[in-house]
Order: sequence, then structure tokens, then C-alpha cells
Amino acid sequence: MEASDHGSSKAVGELCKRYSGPQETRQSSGVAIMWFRNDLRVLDNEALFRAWKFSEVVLPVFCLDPRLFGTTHYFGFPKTGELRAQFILESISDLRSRLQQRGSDLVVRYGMPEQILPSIVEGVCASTVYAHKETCSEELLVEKNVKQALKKLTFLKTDLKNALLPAQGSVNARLELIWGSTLYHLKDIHFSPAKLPDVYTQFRKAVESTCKIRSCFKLPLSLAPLPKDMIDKIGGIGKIPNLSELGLTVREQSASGVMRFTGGETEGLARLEDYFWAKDYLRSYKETRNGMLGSNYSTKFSPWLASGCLSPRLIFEEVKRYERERIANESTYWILFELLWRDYFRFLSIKYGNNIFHLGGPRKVVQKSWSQSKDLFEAWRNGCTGYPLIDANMKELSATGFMSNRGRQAFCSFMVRDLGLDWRMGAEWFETCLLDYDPCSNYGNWTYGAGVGNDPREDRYFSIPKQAQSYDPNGDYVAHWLPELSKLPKAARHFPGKDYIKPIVPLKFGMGGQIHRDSRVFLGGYQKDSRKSFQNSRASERRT
Ligand SMILES: Cc1cc2nc3c(=O)[nH]c(=O)nc-3n(C[C@H](O)[C@H](O)[C@H](O)COP(=O)(O)OP(=O)(O)OC[C@H]3O[C@@H](n4cnc5c(N)ncnc54)[C@H](O)[C@@H]3O)c2cc1C
Repeated sequence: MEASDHGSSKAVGELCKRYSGPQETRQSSGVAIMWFRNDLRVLDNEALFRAWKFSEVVLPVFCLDPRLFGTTHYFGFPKTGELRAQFILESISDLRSRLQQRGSDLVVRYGMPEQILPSIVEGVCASTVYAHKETCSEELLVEKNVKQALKKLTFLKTDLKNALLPAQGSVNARLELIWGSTLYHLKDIHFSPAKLPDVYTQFRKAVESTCKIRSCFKLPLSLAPLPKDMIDKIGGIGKIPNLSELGLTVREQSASGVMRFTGGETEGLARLEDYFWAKDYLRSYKETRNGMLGSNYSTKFSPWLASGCLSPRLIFEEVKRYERERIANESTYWILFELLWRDYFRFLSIKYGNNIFHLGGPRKVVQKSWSQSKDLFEAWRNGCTGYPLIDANMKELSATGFMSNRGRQAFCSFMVRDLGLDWRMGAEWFETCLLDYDPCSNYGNWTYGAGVGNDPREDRYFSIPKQAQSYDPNGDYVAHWLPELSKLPKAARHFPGKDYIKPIVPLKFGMGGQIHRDSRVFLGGYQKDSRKSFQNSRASERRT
């Protein structure tokens, strides 16, 4: 693992000041709850900003939902692997210290938000819970449950001490949901989600030519402290559990990984500072972004973006500052181009709902020949397919929770087109392992790669020999993750013959480009019994 090259704390401090604002007049005198979800940051957090602006006291709360540690929907894999769980715990801990630095704090509870939040709201007589809006069904269900639970709470207006309300009568507590996870605001794109173009390029061109990105929300550097009697009343701020207390095994990211990903806004900003400003890698991003080895071929922002430790709008403003102060080129544009993919998949998740999780995907493709062979899947998941490029990528994913975009595309194509496996097995395994797992980007990319999503080319095939030749010509990447190959001549590392595991299937189009017979024809079909052994009884309930 490369030494942590993160930006200095002074530079991060300056970034924080740049994205903080003056003490504005606040417009209320009541109590509000800020419910943190996948937005574990202080900078450019509109829900937090509003909670602060429209109340006298903001009580920040995070609920560690036990459902996060259940199992995936179809195949019963752990829903959150140990490495991502650790990243989330680090992010919560960092959020708490960042709020403490501003004079506030973070209440942490283990439990379902629909049970925790109403009891806190009742305890402190809060009129409003502020949170960011999500788009996928599990998260929407939680929103619905919280809303219903809050509706049952009625306060006398005199108890709420809220100057915006008339003094008499009673009022329900309410949930105010705010859109905040994308570069472009949902309301600013000129399509209703139902009319969103099905081809990314059409979406991108329309958005780039007609929409503006909103400015970041700037919270003051100092927030009002939380009244001690209020914290006492709800039983204290609560301890952040560790992995063992969550029933997970403690495991470190491998030292062979591209870098050590540490959760939290502070580390996310440090990475941005380092990549853009200290090391100046932004200048050449477009040329390096398809790499696989090393910390700097791409930004590695994704784990911080997925947990909301970094705001895409803040990245945008930093790109624009970089363009003013250093250089504007194809690379500075390309970061925004990639971030727009992230927006696109999030908007598509509204358009297609649970179809993004279904076998036929958004296009409802009916194809009978998907295999669910446990043997093939295990070989893929354990990095024992006999193809070093695939196996090395799987070793990296398992050991670090990260895989390059190049690796993910080749990996997905191999699983779907060479092994003929049900793409949902791959998507759910990514859901378990990825540090940057995000339902919209993960299922969006998997359906795209499997030919059931929004790729205008339904049969996009990534040839392993071609990928190896173009992106790892000396076999350095495969030798890094499969050290037994390092003793071989560089030219032999990708196809080592008898010096490596025998390939489990021939490639669909062979080694050159000749059409091979469809590998699916000779795959064993998925058996009901073997499916059972993947599952246990805590499977997630969404997606049907
Ligand atoms: C099968 C498959 C599954 C994927 N699952 C996820 C996932 O669960 N979460 C996730 O964040 N990304 C996912 N991606 C997209 C992409 O691989 C990662 O975002 C990227 O590799 C992260 O590395 P980076 O931050 O260095 O990216 P950079 O190249 O530096 O890109 C900057 C940012 O742009 C966004 N971005 C780039 N490419 C994509 C893309 N294709 N789709 C959506 N956003 C993109 C990411 O937020 C990324 O951090 C998946 C891709 C594939 C092919």
C-alpha cells in the first residue's frame, strides 16, 4: 500500500473555512433533529444547514440500522462486509468530532430509525426532523415508516417553543426530506424522472447545455452547543459500537491495496486536497483514469461519495477553482463527466424503481439461459477462474474493498458473457464487498454491463486478452495480486498455461476474436438446493 499521501491538516482546515459561512440570523426558536443517513459530512449538507437555519437547537442523530447487517435479497450474502462496515464506523466517528469542533455533537444509536427517532423527538419536543431524500426501495421504506411514526406524535405548540408557530393548539412532528446527493439538483434537470432519456449521452448533453449546478451550502464554523439537560433527557450521546459489537469480524484492508481508505469527511477532503492540489494529478486524470495499479491513476473519491463524506458539488467547485488557478483541460472536464454518470444512475433509479434489481433489468429483458452454477460462481468469487486478470481483480476486491473501474467492467463482462452467470450474483457480491457500494451506481452499472440496462449496445464484450494487452501489458497488476506469477516472463503472466490454474471455461470469443461457442450452453443450471445454501433467513425485503 502506498504511504498515505493525504493533504496536510492545514490545507484541509483551509478547505473547511472556504466552504463555511458567516453567522446568519436564524429564523426560529424551536428544536430540530438532523437525521444523518448517507450524508456523513458537515460541508455542503443542505439538510443540516436547514435544520440549523430554522431552529434554535439542532440535535444531530445517526441510527446504525441493524438491517444494514442482514443479508442481500436473492443470494443471502452479508449485506455489508467488514471492510465497508469499518469505513462507516470511521465516518460516524469523524462526523462526531467534526460536529464537536463546531461546538455541537452527534447522538448515535443502534436501532431502526423508525423506532429511535420518534422517541428522541418526543424526548426533546422537536417539531421537525430534517434528512436527505433517498431513491431506492429499502431506504424509501424507512422514510415512510419514520414519517408515519412521527405523525403519531402530537405536541402542544406551547411545548415546542417555536416562534414560527402560533402559540395555541397542537401540532404533529414532521419529516422534511431534502434532495442532496447529486451534482445537479433533481429539480434543476429539465426532465421529470419518468421522461429521463435512456441513453447517457442524450441525458448528459441536455443537462450540460441547459442546467446549472447549485452552490454549496455553507454552515458557520461555530454552532450553538447542545443543552446538557436535553442530552441527559435522552440518555446521553451514545457510544459508537465497534465491529465485534456488531457481530462482525475485525479485518484490516490489505497493505497491498492502492491506498488505505479511512472513512470520514476529514479523510475525504484530505484525499481531494492531495489529488487536486498537492500532487496535481487532476491535470492528467483523463490519460491515467483507466489504470489498475497505484493510488493516483484515478481520484478514489468513490467510497467518500457513497457514504456522503464528500459532496459532488464541493468537488465541482474545487474543479472550477483549479481551472481558474492552474489549468482547464480535458481532464478537468472528465471528472465532471464521470460524476454525471453517478447522477444519471441515481435519477434512473427513480425512473425504473425496483426493475434495476430484477433479472431483466430496466429493459425487462427475457432471457432464459442465465446460469446460477454454484461451482462457477465460487470460482469467480474466490479468484480461481484460471484467468489472471479476473482473479487478480477479485483478490484486490476481497482484500481491500476496492477495484478499478477498468477491472469492474472486465470482471462484469467475464461473469456475464464468458461464464453466463446470473448478473445479480455478481451485483450482490459487489454489494457485500465494495467500500463504495451505492445501490444506484452498483445496480445501474451491472444492468448496463449485463445488457439489460441502459447501454445502447446490448452485447458489449470485454475481451480478456485485449484488456490485458491494453491496460496491463507487462503483467505488473496481475503479478502484484498473484505473486506466484511474478517469476514468469512478463509476456506469459496473463496466459501462463500449466504454471497457473486451468481456465474454468474457454473465452466466448477465444483468444483472438474468433467466435467461440456460447459458454452458457455447457454450464450446469442453477439448482434450487444449491441456491438455498447461499441464503439465510435475514434476507432483505426489498426488490420484489
Ligand atoms: C459492475 C460495476 C459496478 C460498480 N459499482 C459501483 C458502486 O457500487 N459505487 C460506485 O460509486 N461506483 C460503482 N461503479 C462505478 C466505478 O467503477 C467507480 O465509481 C469508480 O471505479 C470509483 O473509482 P474512482 O473514485 O477512483 O473513480 P474516478 O474515475 O476518479 O471517477 C470520479 C467519480 O465519478 C463517479 N463515477 C465514475 N465512473 C462511474 C460509473 N461508471 N458509474 C457511476 N459513477 C461513476 C464516481 O463517483 C467516482 O468516484 C461500478 C462500475 C461497474 C462497472
